[in-house]
Amino acid sequence: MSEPLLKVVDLYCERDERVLFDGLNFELAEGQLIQIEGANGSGKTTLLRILSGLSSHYEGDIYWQGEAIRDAKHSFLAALLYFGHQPGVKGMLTPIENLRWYAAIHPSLDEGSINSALESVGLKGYEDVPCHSLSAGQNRRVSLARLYMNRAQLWILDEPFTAIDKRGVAAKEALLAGHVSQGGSVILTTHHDLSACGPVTKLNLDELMGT
Ligand SMILES: Nc1ncnc2c1ncn2[C@@H]1O[C@H](COP(=O)(O)OP(=O)(O)OP(=O)(O)O)[C@@H](O)[C@H]1O
Repeated sequence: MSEPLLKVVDLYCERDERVLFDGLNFELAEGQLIQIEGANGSGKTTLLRILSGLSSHYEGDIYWQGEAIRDAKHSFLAALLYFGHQPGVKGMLTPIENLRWYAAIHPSLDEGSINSALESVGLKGYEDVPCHSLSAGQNRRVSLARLYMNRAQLWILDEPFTAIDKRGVAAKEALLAGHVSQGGSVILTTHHDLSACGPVTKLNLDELMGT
C-alpha cells in the first residue's frame, strides 16, 4: 500500500502550561479534505502552523510521503500552499503587484495566470487600486487568488472563508471541490459547513481532549 501524503504520530503541544493536544494521530491521503474543528483557543491555528513548518513547538512525529518532515523539508515546502490568518497582502501595492511578487518566486506563473486569478476572485476592475484602499474582504480575495494560481499538492488553510461574501464562499467551495477531485489534499479550519465540497473528514480537537 502506498504511503499517506502526510502522517501525524503522537503529536503533543502545550502552550501557557495548557495541553492543546496529546496523542494526536491522523493521516492525510491524496484527494482528501480534513476539516479541523474545535472551540476558540482549542489549538486549530497552532496545529496548522505546526503542520506547515511554521512552529516547532511540539513533540511527536510528522511524515511527508513516508519521510520525517524535517528531512523532507524541500519537497514538502515545494508541495505546500499555506494560507494563514493574516492576508499577507502589502497595502502599498495593488492586487496585481501583490500577485506579481508571489509569481516571482513561482517561475511557472505568468501575467495571464495573475489576470485570470484576479478575475476568478471577482477583483476585475480593482487590479490597479492600492490594497490599503480595498475592503477587508477584497484584501482576503487578493490573498485567496493564490489558490487559483497554485498547483501545490497540499493546501493548509486557516479560516479561508473569513470576511468573504456568499458568492465568494460558493466560488471557494467549488475551488476546494475541484482541487480534491483532481487528487489535491486540503487541511483547513473553518466554522463553515463544507458539505458542498464533497467528502470531508472531520477532526475535532475538543473531542480529542475530552472537553
Ligand atoms: N505564540 C504563542 N505563545 C503562547 N501561547 C500561544 C501562542 N499561540 C497560541 N497560543 C495559545 O494557544 C492556544 C490555542 O491558540 P490557537 O490560536 O491555536 O487556537 P484556535 O483554536 O485557532 O482559536 P480560534 O478559533 O480562536 O482562532 C490559545 O490559548 C493561545 O493563547
